[in-house]
Amino acid sequence: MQLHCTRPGCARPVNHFADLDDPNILKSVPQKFCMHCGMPLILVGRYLPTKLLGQGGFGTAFLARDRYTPGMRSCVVKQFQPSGNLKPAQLKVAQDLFEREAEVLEQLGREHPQIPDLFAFFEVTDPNSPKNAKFFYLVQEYIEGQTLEAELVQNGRFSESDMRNALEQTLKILEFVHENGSIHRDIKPSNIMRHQNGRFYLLDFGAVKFVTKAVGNIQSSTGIYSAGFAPPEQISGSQVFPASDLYALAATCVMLLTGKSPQDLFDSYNNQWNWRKQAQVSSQFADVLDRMLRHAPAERFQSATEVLAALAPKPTPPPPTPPLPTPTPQRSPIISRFSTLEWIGGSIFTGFEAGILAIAMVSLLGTTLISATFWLMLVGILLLAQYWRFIEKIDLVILAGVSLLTVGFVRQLNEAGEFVRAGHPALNVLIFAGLTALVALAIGLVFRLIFNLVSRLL
Ligand SMILES: Nc1ncnc2c1ncn2[C@@H]1O[C@H](COP(=O)(O)OP(=O)(O)OP(=O)(O)O)[C@@H](O)[C@H]1O
Repeated sequence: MQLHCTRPGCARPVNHFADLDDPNILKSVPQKFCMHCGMPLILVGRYLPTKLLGQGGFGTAFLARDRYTPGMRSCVVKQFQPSGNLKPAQLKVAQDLFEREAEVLEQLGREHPQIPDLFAFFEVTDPNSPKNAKFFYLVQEYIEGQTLEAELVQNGRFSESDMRNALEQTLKILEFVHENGSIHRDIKPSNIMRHQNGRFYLLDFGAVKFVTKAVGNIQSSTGIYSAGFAPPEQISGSQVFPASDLYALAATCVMLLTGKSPQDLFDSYNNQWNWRKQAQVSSQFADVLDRMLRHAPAERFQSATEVLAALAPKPTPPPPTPPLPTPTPQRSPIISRFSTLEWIGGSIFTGFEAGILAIAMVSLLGTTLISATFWLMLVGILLLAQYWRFIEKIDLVILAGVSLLTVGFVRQLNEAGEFVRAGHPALNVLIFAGLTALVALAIGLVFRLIFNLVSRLL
């Protein structure tokens, strides 16, 4: 089995121990030492660093195995070394800070599924160092995946939709971090990881690095940042805010969208970011990122929640409401189709015509069944013609006049009308037709009255 020495600067840190391939020896061996520098390799007797994961400005990350777990769980051991030769009082401050920050990390990791769990934190004194140098270690959950920086190298620039997904997930993590009173301080592509299951994780809270740098000047955040990503207030050593993390997150996004480093995208002469032309993104998305990148923290979004709201698709205006359907008439179509005046006119016309036709039919065919049938048919046709409005208004007057003249002055058609006043057949026809018109009017009005009553009751 291979074990990696954690002493900074060890010239030959990789050690091989064949006996550790036996699980029984692996579990029971008290300690192993670096064959080159003599540094104890099994940290606090439990964690076995097997491989170097990366070396940052503040310390080193190792892939390790936890020999106290049944499956020899994989974990990440991060080592921080306080800078310089510390006086005992400074070392005490560093120890206290480290402990406090580790507690915060433990709580964040326990409560949020996308922050690696903190398994342990401890210090190791270098036995071979004349000044008894101290190293601080954090042991945390190993996330199987790739950092966004590694993805950029491997797959090239991010698409807008992929970037949005990563950004939104990271903002949700930051929302939680900020609500818990913490600030990450070191957001950048190498500190966001995409797990194989697609979830994004936020790594490497800068607060712990702060311990390594801040001894003797614990009020300042000077130096605890990554160039290009950190906002101006952090670079100048002023107070940091949730908006400081938002700035670094937006700088991360523009790097991933353009494939260029922040230094290449920031115009320091004009103090502005020039990235939009180098990425293919919607103006809404670009506007959000630009606001996160404003110089003054007060001009940025003030919280991750605000950014998430700005990213959310704007609700599309509701389609114009269609005009209300005209209510289906509750009453008889005949009543709604014809006004009272039309009813009266129609009744008079129908009665009048029925009288004229009766005279004509009786004159031509006598009082026979055939004449009655013809009469009924003709009256029916007249009624339908009015109902369908083939004849209406002035047509009624014209038709009545034409039929009166025809029947009144054609002898064969008005013989039956001679029974009232001999010698004036046209007048007889008019009187008879007028009477039938009155009867029809009376019937029509009664009919309409009944209809009105029934429709109101229904
Ligand atoms: N919890 C983790 N799970 C899996 N891999 C991790 C984890 N933490 C760190 N790594 C890997 O280790 C690498 C080194 O991490 P580390 O935090 O030491 O350095 P960095 O973030 O690249 O640099 P700096 O320390 O300057 O911020 C990361 O890039 C990542 O690939």
